[in-house]
Order: sequence, then C-alpha cells, then structure tokens
Amino acid sequence: MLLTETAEDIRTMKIRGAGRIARAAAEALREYAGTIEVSDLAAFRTEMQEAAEQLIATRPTAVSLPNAVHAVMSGLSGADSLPEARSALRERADTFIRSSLHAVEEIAAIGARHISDGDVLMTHCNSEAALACILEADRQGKEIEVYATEVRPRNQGLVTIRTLNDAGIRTNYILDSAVRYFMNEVDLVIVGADAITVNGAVVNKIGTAQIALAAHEARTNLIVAAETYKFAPRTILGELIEIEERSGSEVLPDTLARALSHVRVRNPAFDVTPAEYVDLIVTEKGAIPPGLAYSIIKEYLGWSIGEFHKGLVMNSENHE
Ligand SMILES: O=P(O)(O)OC[C@H]1O[C@H](OP(=O)(O)O)[C@H](O)[C@@H]1O
Repeated sequence: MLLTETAEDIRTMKIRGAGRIARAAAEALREYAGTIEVSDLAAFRTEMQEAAEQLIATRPTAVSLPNAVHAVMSGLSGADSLPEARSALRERADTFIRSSLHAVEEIAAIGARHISDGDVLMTHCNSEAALACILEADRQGKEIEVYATEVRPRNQGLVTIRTLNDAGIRTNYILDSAVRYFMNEVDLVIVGADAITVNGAVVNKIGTAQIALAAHEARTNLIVAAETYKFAPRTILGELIEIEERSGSEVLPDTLARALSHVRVRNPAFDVTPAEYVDLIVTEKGAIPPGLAYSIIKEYLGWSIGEFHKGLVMNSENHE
C-alpha cells in the first residue's frame, strides 16, 4: 500500500528533502482516500486521521510534512458524505502538490536575481529549492561556481554535485569541515530549510549553523530558499521545533561502536541558525528578511487550532 510504503520511505530517508517529503505525504493521503474500503463518513475520518498521524510520526523536524498533511486533511471539514470527503481530499492533495511544484519555480526565479554573474556560491545538503535558484541563475547565462559540502553521514552532497555536474556548473566538492577554509572565496551561501520559526530562525541540515557562523565572520551573505509551507505556525505559541536525532549507526558502524563501550555517538540531523545570521529568506511570495517570518505565517499560512497535536496548525484555506 502506498501509505505504508511512503511512511517507511520517509522514515528511512529513501524519500528525503522537505519539499519532496511533503508532496509524497500528500500523494499517499490522496491514494489512501481513494482506495480505503469503509462504509460511512465517520469510519473514513477515523482511518484518514490514523493515516495522517502515521505520516507525521515518520520524521519530526521538517514542518513541511505536517503542513502538507493538514492542507490535505482540511478537505474533511466541509464534507457531508463519503464520496464528497474522498473527492475533497483528492482535490486538496492535487492542489498542494501543484502549488508546491509551482512554489519551487517561483523561488528559482526570485532567488536567481540575488545571484550575480561571476559569483562563487556555497550550498549545503541537497535542497531542491536552493538548487533551483542556482540552476536558474546558470540557465540565465550567469557564470557561477559552487562549493558543495559532503554532508556526513548521509552524503546528500553527492546528489547535489550530480545535479550541478549535469547542468555543467563548475563545482567544488568539499568536506563539511572545510567550509571555513574556503569561505573567503565565496560570495554567497545559499541553503534550503526544513523549518523556519516565527522569529526567523532557520532549521536545516546539521552543519548549516556552522556555515552561517563562518559566513558571518567572513561577511559573506547567506540566503535561505524556502517555500511558505516550511514556516512553522506553532512556533507562534512558543513551541520549539523538535530536532531529529538519528541512529548512531549512520555515523559509526555497530561493530566498531560495540568495541567502544564508553563512547556514545550523537547524530542530530538538523541544527538551528539564528535569524541574525540569515540575510534573506526567498519564498515563492517574495524575498523577506528573517524578521518578517511572522508575516508569512499570518498572511499565507494563517493559523487556527488544529485537529492534530492540539497545536496551532496551518489553515489551508489560505494555502494557494
Ligand atoms: O525541500 P528542499 O529544499 O528540497 O530541502 C530542504 C532541506 O531538507 C533536507 O533534509 P533531509 O535531507 O530530508 O534530512 C535538507 O536539510 C535540505 O536543506
């Protein structure tokens, strides 16, 4: 079943990247809504809520996941019959997927304006949104060069350098620990985001905060490419973004770890870059300074008391 498969693929990172995770979850709910065999609307609601919770539980940090799930599930609220509910969910899922893909295109166009001919860029991890800006700048004929990090332990940098290579962009593949060494050669750092808080702090792949610090020291600008559904409404209530800590075996093989009984491997997948190290956040609605994160949440996501986790959630009525 697509739902179980998708949940497992997100958990194991076969499907990864905050935007892709969001679209995969919407697609899984769409398929589930169309195929589950139930006799009435009440049973349908229960099944769908369980499916939604199963998806949300897979990875805790990327807020795009609960935001996508809420966007789809909001279709349930106005439905009076089972066929109506099924079609409303399918429609919401299609709308979310379409607007997510469109958002990446918009971000590419806006982000590319901040990349100048001759720029040396640095990126970290594999962000569809950040890469879209780089690819668009290249497509516009700007001569650019990129430093791309390895991204231990999952090596998402390999995906990034393949994309850059295929586009014929001059790319330097560097160790995560070589960021400060090369920072003086960099004109602009561009990264994605898994979540953005109301005060403009950016949660992204582990190592981003260190890169931001090095960029700040070298007076190199750092921009973040993120769709509006990466903003976290619940942070308005002071809720913190949970940082996923993955298995130590991603860092150190179990056989080795077993021989080192006093050693504990720590493997947080994300870190938090404070707003003061972020120059600009490029969303599909325009580029904003991080201090305006609240306005994105208010204007484009909206907030209301949600069905899940008793928190503030995205009001998908505002989502298009
Ligand atoms: O949505 P897009 O821009 O593709 O990616 C945003 C972020 O999602 C990824 O997380 P992971 O690799 O799934 O842990 C990276 O942290 C990346 O910067």
